[in-house]
Amino acid sequence: MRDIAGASELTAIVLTGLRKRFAAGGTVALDDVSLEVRAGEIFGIVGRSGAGKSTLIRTVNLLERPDAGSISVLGQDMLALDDAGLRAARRGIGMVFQHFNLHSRRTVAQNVAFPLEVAGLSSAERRARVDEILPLVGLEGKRDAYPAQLSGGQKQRVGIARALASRPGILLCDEATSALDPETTQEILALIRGLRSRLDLTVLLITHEMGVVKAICDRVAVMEAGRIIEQGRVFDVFTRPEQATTRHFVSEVVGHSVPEATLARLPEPGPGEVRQLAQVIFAGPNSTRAVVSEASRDFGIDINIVSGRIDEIAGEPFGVMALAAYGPEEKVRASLAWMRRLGLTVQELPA
Ligand SMILES: Nc1ncnc2c1ncn2[C@@H]1O[C@H](COP(=O)(O)OP(=O)(O)OP(=O)(O)O)[C@@H](O)[C@H]1O
Repeated sequence: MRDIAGASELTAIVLTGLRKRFAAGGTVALDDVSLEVRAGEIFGIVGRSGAGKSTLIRTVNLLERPDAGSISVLGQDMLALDDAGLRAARRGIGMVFQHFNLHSRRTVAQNVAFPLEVAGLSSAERRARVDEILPLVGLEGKRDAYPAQLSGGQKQRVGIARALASRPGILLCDEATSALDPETTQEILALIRGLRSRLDLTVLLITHEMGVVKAICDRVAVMEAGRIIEQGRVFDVFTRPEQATTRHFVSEVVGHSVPEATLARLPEPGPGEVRQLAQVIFAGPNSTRAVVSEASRDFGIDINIVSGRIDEIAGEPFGVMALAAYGPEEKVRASLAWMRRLGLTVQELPA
């Protein structure tokens, strides 16, 4: 597991040893999950359907109570709170949902004001708060519209405004963009990122899309079968994924497939030789080494560069290259092992 040191008094959410099973003998939804989210960061939890993401994020505001473990949010022990304390704590934790969960018979302004009404704010206070928040989500012209008159992206803007109405320090996003098209997804992610800075928010989000993580998160945890199997800075997880599941998620975004037509044009291996395709991710201190020429010289093999491009995460560049190595099998293997020792991520692809 990667280094998660550096977590300090600036930690906004601390989950420790969380366990949850929905029924005796049933699936373990959370299996000893511990996680720290630092103040001001956007932390993503990614995993396949059923991995336990929803259960986990819902423990933060106790929509789901764990069977064991502890939950601290902004220094408060959530499991020690009485009902009134929990209601107050929840006002400090906004939540955005995949399907927006808007009241269809309430206007935009009324939807946004709803949690304030529940919290007992006067109508003048509610109006002031709605006036303050709608421009932040770009909906100042829509206050009297009904949800049915809005696009998906606009509906989610209402959902975000409602989540922020009680001026929370924490924003939980439960697959907030999964019901949106790719362009609208990018707009909503940019909005969340902007609000994080403007309002000093800490954001915890769950998603099954690594693209969301790449676009917006500072750190990420990968969940599988109720456990966190890997976590770290997004750049590190993308460029040096440690677990097979993580590599799979990363490859969805970084992309490693070699087009059939390109494959068909590659030379066949000579007698006694193999052809091994591999994706190599270059990042870190060895990323500028002449790896391909060094490998072919030192191992006496031939390397064809099939494709290559430079990508970036939060302004940090990394290279992704597909190559075809030709030579005696043990030399090809040794060259790929050498690249791994240099700290490059090498994934063998089917030829
Ligand atoms: N209310 C519930 N009652 C019984 N089992 C549940 C309940 N909620 C979740 N589970 C089970 O717990 C496990 C984790 O589910 P969870 O919804 O947290 O996963 P997820 O990663 O969020 O997946 P998805 O994206 O499909 O929601 C699954 O096996 C699920 O069937």
